[in-house]
Amino acid sequence: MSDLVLETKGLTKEFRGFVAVKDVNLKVRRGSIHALIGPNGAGKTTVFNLLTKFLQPTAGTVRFNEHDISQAKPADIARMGVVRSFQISAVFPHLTVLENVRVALQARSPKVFHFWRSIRELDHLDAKAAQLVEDVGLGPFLHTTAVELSYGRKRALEIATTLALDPELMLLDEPTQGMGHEDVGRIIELIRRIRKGRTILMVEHNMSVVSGLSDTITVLQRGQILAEGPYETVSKNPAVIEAYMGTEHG
Ligand SMILES: Nc1ncnc2c1ncn2[C@@H]1O[C@H](COP(=O)(O)OP(=O)(O)OP(=O)(O)O)[C@@H](O)[C@H]1O
Repeated sequence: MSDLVLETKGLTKEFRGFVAVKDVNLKVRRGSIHALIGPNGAGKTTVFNLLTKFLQPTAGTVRFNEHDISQAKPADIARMGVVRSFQISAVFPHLTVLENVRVALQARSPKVFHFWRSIRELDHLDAKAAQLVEDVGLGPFLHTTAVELSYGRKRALEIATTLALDPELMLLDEPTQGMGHEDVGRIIELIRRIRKGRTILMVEHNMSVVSGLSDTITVLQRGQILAEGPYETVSKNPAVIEAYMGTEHG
């Protein structure tokens, strides 16, 4: 199997003449934590949307495990193992933590339609669901309804429901956005725990999160790759420093 789990070539997206993403050649190594960073408007979200097929590229290709997924539909690629955290972040507020994860696990099972099934029939999923809840550090909140969780713990629950789909490549969209210091620490720990056996690609603004977790960082600026490499090199790159100067993330 190739060392690369995801590779884009010449990925380009134009919005009525405005080039938001231009000729991006991204290589994501299997098993790595890869961060996509850049100033506001650099094109990070657009790249994520292109990878998860919410947007179709104007030009270029996306390959996942050497399969061309450029023309695939969002549901197809989710089934192939590329899952974005917010895609299923519809956490049901009045279900408990355990019930939320169980519903996500149920959605993964091959039988297509089960909403009419009785809750009791889903009990066999409890053990697996409880394990996932434990994995994201929500063990003590198993029977707490989602609405009662702190913001950071809600994000952890979201991640548990994403993990229920057993993604090979997990795309995390600003996993620590809007979080206080304590929750940020918990999410860093959580990402470390769940990386085992999978690849993580994340958009993240918090540089302590990026530096603490990432094996590789790709810096985007005006839709193009400005720099790439480990934090130590990228953070010393004069072009990167300049790109961040005077921005709120500087
Ligand atoms: N649907 C759209 N139509 C027109 N322009 C768009 C569209 N989506 C994004 N853009 C433009 O493309 C550029 C890149 O936007 P994008 O949201 O990908 O940046 P970003 O790096 O994610 O920024 P941020 O850090 O602020 O979220 C921006 O100039 C934005 O205005």
